[in-house]
Amino acid sequence: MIEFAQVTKSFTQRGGSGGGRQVHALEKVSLSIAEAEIFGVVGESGSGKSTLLRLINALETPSAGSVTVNGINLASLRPAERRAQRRRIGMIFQQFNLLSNKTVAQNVALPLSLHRRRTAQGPRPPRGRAQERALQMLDFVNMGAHASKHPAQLSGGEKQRVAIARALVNEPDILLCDEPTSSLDSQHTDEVMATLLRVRREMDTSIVVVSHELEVIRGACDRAAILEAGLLTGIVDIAAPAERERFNSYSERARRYLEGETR
Ligand SMILES: Nc1ncnc2c1ncn2[C@@H]1O[C@H](COP(=O)(O)OP(=O)(O)OP(=O)(O)O)[C@@H](O)[C@H]1O
Repeated sequence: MIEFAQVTKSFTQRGGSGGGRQVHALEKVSLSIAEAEIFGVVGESGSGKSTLLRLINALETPSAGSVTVNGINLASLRPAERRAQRRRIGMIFQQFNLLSNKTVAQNVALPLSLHRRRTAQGPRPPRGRAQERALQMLDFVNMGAHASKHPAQLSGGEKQRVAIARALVNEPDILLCDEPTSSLDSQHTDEVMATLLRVRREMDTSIVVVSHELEVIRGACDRAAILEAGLLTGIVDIAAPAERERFNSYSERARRYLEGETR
């Protein structure tokens, strides 16, 4: 489904003296993520997690190596094909990114109406169908009763479930989640993660979850990649007891780091 082969992504960072410094956000990363897998990505700040997500939805291109999604090397796509490919991928964020002046149902329908405007030919979903589809997705995330509210009237967990409905409205094969529960309390975190588990179970969506919350990764993911300073230092099979031990030992190091960082 998603294949990284020896992927390096470098950026040139401008120094004060005018000279550019090369930073390897990712270095020779190889991994593959299966259909209907929930795959975690953990690592300290600056370890390359966001870069990895941005490579999957073709917002970045590799400096070396290749990223393949459904057998297609993303570097081979022309701009229009790249946009079409991006529609096959949904994304949710820590801050939900809902439009405050639109209702919940309008937020969820938005990707469909954007699609209608951008598509020159081919099937265009009629406006009524878009509304119907948005309501179906809201029912799926148990938010059907809130369709005509505005985002400000919802709790954080409810906003994230609306964001999930919006990310799924185009029926993507892949859902990318960037710190999906980092601004939620534990009850809302559980609700959001239960929703993601349902998405995988009922839609066979591959889900990639970047999170610094190790409990979230441990609780929901099948496997998790550990990134340290751009290097993939391990892929842990969370379900296997021996491997779990490895994740726990990483967790200890990471927890110490995160606690040190936030104090
Ligand atoms: N557009 C860019 N230009 C220059 N450097 C960049 C760019 N994007 C990322 N980097 C650098 O690449 C490295 C990895 O960044 P990335 O955002 O992928 O890390 P991260 O693990 O997601 O961090 P965080 O948890 O803080 O979001 C960092 O050193 C960052 O400064």
